[in-house]
Amino acid sequence: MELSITQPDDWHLHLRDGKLLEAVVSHCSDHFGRAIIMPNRKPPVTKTSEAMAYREAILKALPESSKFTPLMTIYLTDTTPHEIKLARESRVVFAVKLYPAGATTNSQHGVTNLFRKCLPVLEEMVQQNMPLLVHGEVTSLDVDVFDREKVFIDEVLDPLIQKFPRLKVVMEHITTKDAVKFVESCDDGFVAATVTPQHLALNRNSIFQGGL
Ligand SMILES: NC(=O)N[C@@H](CC(=O)O)C(=O)O
Repeated sequence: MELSITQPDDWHLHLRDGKLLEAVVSHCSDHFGRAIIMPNRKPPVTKTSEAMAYREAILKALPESSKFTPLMTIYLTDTTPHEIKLARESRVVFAVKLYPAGATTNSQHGVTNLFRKCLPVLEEMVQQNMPLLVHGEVTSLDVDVFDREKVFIDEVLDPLIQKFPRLKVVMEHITTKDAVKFVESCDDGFVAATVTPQHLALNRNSIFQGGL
């Protein structure tokens, strides 16, 4: 099978900021037309106003002739429903990202309990047709590191979709058959996933490289 893409988009891009942003962004814009920009900067991009300022910094760092379009996201934390309205009105914020607290880089401001803390925001996201991008792993120490995605699906994602069947959800950088099966089992048009090569290439052996 051959797949031709006239110009690809990047659905999961970390640009960070400062010198790193300046060094990386032109490599992205050489290849991609648009990219979903991850908000886990330090400090995280939690507000629409911050996403707009971040977007300006990205545009400024681009080569002059570039037509690259950054599609901004905001980081779910103590986000209010009003912030979701602002995000929708801005026309530059396209999604909200859920990082379970402690799961990955700069996730310390992430969500500790989605169902206890975020229901009004999630309701507003359904109203505004604002997608939720999900870093899908639990962080409990009693869950095997290779089961984190599956347990997240069982304990968080499945109940979330039962509660909000019209919420658009994207599982980011999935790495398990369980995640693929889960996406396939959901209603068409509501739950999708991205796959990133680097998350697939790092396997059990990578953890032990260089010795224990
Ligand atoms: N291991 C990673 O890929 N980490 C990402 C966060 C993420 O997208 O999960 C990062 O920001 O460094």
